[in-house]
Amino acid sequence: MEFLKGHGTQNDFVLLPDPAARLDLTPARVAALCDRQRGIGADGVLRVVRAADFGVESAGEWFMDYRNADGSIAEMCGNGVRVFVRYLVDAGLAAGPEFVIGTRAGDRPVVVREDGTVTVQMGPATITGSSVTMVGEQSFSGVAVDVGNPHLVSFTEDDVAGLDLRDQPAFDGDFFPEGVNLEFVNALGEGHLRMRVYERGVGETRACGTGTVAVVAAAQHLAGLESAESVVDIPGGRVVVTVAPGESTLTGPAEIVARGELDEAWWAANG
Ligand SMILES: N[C@H](CCC[C@H](N)C(=O)O)C(=O)O
Repeated sequence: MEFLKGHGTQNDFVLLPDPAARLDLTPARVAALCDRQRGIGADGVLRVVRAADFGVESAGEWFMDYRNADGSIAEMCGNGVRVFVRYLVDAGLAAGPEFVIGTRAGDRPVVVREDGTVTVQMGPATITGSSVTMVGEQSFSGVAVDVGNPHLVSFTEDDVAGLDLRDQPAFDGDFFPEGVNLEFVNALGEGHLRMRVYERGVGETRACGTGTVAVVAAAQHLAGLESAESVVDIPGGRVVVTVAPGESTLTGPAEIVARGELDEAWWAANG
């Protein structure tokens, strides 16, 4: 069974082509695939299914069935969509530089740019309130943002590089009953942010596409601006985000690293 490995600003994924949606992709298999010792190793899995075969409505032919490394399902993955698009274009499965990808958060129009980067229409980034999080003994007051998936964005004057994100920061489970992605941000100047993230269902990752949209939306909200464009530096690289009322975009790189064959016995034993 074919698999590919790819990443978007070092947020890495196992990609499983499954056009007829026949794979029995259990949470246990996802967790095993993402395990960096007993599996391939990744932050998540991108299963490539035809929307029609997956029983979902989409203006696009292809649906991204995204799973977090712990096996949980999330509504959307911004870095994952770019890698998904790179695969479709390289495999000759997508016509032209502009098309639509189906996701659990809805359809996402994409554009493959001349320089190889991918721009994703990320939909609305909606401020849903404020809440708190704790990293060790340090507490932060954050801005809650819905980008199709939940985020809590905390700005700090201290260099985010100094935060110890080895453990899950505490958060308000009543405010975020489905869990939350936690971003910690330095404002570096007009239209320039630096971010680290502890992702729901994964842990700290080197990048989070929906998270970069959330942090720009939070910065715009706090500045009382109608719209914003920002470069966001994450440990895995740099993306460009725009946020306006009811819409947002994410632009960044996407790389396919490897192609291979999953061992059938391994697949059967890890279900
Ligand atoms: N962990 C996230 C999904 C992946 C988001 C991230 N990898 C991205 O690029 O947007 C969640 O549970 O909502």
